[in-house]
Amino acid sequence: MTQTSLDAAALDAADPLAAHRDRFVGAAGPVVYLDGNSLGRPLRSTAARMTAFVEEEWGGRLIRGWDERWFEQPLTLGDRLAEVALGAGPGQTAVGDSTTVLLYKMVRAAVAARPGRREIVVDRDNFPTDRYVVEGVARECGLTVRWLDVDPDGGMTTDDLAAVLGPDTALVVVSHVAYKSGYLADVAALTRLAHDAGAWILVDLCHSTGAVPVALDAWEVDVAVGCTYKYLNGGPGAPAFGYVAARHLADGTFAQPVQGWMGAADSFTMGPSYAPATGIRRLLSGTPPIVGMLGLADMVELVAEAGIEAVRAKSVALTEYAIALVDRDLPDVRLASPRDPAVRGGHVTLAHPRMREVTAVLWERDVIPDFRMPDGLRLGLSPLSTSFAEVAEGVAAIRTALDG
Ligand SMILES: Cc1ncc(COP(=O)(O)O)c(C=O)c1O
Ligand SMILES: Nc1c(O)cccc1C(=O)C[C@H](N)C(=O)O
Repeated sequence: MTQTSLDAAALDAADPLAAHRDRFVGAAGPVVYLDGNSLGRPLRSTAARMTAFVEEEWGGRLIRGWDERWFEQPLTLGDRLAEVALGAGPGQTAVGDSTTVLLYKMVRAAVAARPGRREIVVDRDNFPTDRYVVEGVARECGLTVRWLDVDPDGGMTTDDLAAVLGPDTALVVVSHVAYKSGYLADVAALTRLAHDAGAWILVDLCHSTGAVPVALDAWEVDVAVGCTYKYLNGGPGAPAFGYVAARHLADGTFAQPVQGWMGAADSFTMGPSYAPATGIRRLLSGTPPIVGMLGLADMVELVAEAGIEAVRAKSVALTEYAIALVDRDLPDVRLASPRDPAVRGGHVTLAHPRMREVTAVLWERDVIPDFRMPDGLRLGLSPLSTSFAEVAEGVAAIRTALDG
């Protein structure tokens, strides 16, 4: 980057998405928020939508709401999310549960679909919940976890995966964007490798959905999950989403273990035993969290309006800017994320032995990054709500804290 391109005000003035920032609560300051990949800011429209929901839809329609809209809402919102941000056709995505619970359902379903195969591949740097679920299912089903060591400042490459795949592999579990390093995995290539070995792939999209374009259908991914409280701004505890490829729904291979009435063939027949619904409804278990879908629905429409490619362009510009400032002002800090934007998602991690204490100091000063073990300060740059000025203030605050 040239010197002039390090001018935050000029970059904000030239940002075609800058006007969207006004739509978020608090984006005008004073908090410098650099943790949108743990919890996105709320949209202003969400407050009005929540009030209207309580007064009109819930308060007015009462139980009729289920017949009128809520029963289908996990699937209609899933379809819209799929269209806007997942590169997936209709009928394959449902909203509900937490990411962790959906991971459990997906891992169980995937290993059941590959009978006789004994191994689940997952990398040691994947998010804890992914690793813990895999460990739990392996124990429950008498399988083995094949742990993959990957570059901690990167993530799972095709070479890493090719080295461990074999006739015993049932499933590969990978994050599209690694939660610590921000490494952006080549999911299309990893999927081809897994399929060549006869395995399924499960992709965790928590850190990419809403910031990085995803093409689940084109990549031929088998199953995927993701959360909606990061770049989809659904709010704390907003429900996750799950995707199951149409081919696995059509041939009935997909069977998840939490058999509940909302995923049954006819919920209101209330019959003596469970028969799964056809299609993606079979991913559901109990009553879906309709209230939790309100904020997310607003943000999906904003991503549609902005366009996911434009969102990605801003995301790349923000992370490039952060790295350029780090190179100039923080020579004592190690970039623990890929330098190449083609293999980097929406966040950047900076390593230094004092980052835990630096993060605590920054939080006291209303500058909010995240700390991730062992020594990483993570800048999560939410493309529609983060300004270049915030990035500049954040990096300057790190310098001050390190010097203090
Ligand atoms: C990659 C990844 N998977 C899963 C989760 C979380 O799962 P849950 O939404 O169930 O807390 C996170 C972050 O919280 C994450 O970064
Ligand atoms: N999901 C979170 C939560 O419920 C509380 C605090 C933080 C989080 C996070 O999102 C952590 C995040 N997935 C991460 O990558 O670190």
